[in-house]
Amino acid sequence: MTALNQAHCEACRADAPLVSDEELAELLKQIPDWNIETRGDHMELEKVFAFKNFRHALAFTNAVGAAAEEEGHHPALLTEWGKVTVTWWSHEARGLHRNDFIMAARTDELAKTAEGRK
Ligand SMILES: C[C@H](O)[C@H](O)[C@H]1CNC2=NC(N)=NC(=O)C2=N1
Repeated sequence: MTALNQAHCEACRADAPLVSDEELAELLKQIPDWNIETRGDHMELEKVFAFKNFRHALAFTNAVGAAAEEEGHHPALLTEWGKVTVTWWSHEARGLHRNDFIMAARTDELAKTAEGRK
């Protein structure tokens, strides 16, 4: 199986398989410091990235957005002065799919080179 940060998303489908409990435990080990948030009937992956100011936060937001467009899989992004909250979940499948872990790993890769991290 391809490492998460080298993998690419598959097309989002309503009948796409959500990760099993066992897969969830394994996948979470590969994306340290991401939190599982249960919202309504589904789980989401969420992590807050800290920056020195709004300009750097916005630049990171745009980098994550560009990766999402590339992969056709999109996050919720809350951009504030000094921080960006990134949330991944699969809307059509209504839960956590391997795509979400791929994009969380990709988000971490982008954060490594992002300017102005705190
Ligand atoms: C038509 C389009 O590809 C789909 O609506 C995609 C867009 N991006 C998406 N992103 C996420 N996170 N979940 C989806 O189900 C999803 N579906």
